[in-house]
Amino acid sequence: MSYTERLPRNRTYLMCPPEHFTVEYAINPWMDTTVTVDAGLALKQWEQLRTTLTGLGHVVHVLDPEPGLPDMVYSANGAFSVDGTVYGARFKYPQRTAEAVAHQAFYLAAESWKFVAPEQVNEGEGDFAYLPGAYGGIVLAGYGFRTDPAAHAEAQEVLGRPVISLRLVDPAFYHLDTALAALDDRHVTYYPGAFSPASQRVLAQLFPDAVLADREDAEAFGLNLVSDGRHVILNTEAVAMGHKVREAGYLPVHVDLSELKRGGGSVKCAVAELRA
Ligand SMILES: CN(C)C(=N)NCCC[C@H](N)C(=O)O
Repeated sequence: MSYTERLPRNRTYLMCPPEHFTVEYAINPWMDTTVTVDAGLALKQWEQLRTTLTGLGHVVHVLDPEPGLPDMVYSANGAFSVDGTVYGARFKYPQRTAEAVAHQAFYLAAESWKFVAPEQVNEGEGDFAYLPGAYGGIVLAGYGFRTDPAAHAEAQEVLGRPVISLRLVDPAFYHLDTALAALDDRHVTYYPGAFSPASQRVLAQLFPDAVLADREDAEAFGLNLVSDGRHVILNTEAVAMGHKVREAGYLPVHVDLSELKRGGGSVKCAVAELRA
């Protein structure tokens, strides 16, 4: 299938500008506190990502950044929404705890959302992905480094969708969204080596037609992508991954997010999808 036959679906996203972005603590293997981040460049690259999404016709809401929360730019970690219900985040590391409060305030201010505060540790869309067209609507959920597996059961109760637990085994791919992405409502791409052998079997059973990525793709943050069903927005460095998604019939759109990679994230981490 060519990308011209694929129908994009208009999306609504939430992003947070990296106005206070630094790497001043290290909570994942990509963070190196001895390297200085170019804050100006980070902001420019973020703006480029935002205009790429709006240029494709999507709506982007902006969350106010807060001083002292350098990771707030990774807005995908702040919550997980499905059909108007929001399962709030509860961060594993204290450095990020307050971000959940800012996200909660955003949803409560809009009033139309049903916000549910979590009891279990979970990092929002970092570890949860929703596929509305697969098996009537399923949630894929990662655990092993950040999100507690107990949060998977909690999310299932809150959202009323089957949640498939997948165990992540490689610290370089500490969130589900570094190792797996939805290409559209029912197709995924993933790097098998990031998952336990049993979870690899689960993925192969559920998604026999998945686009398989390799370690190099994952290290280039090529799986940390955002797709509207036709356009696949991914990091510039992820050249080979761009070819793979094109071969699968999607249109790759590369955006340079070199500075955000220093904090351990890329396109997907910086973009939360709001599913009303
Ligand atoms: C899965 N990724 C890559 C994300 N969704 N978020 C990035 C979070 C980065 C932050 N320094 C942290 O380690 O929490």
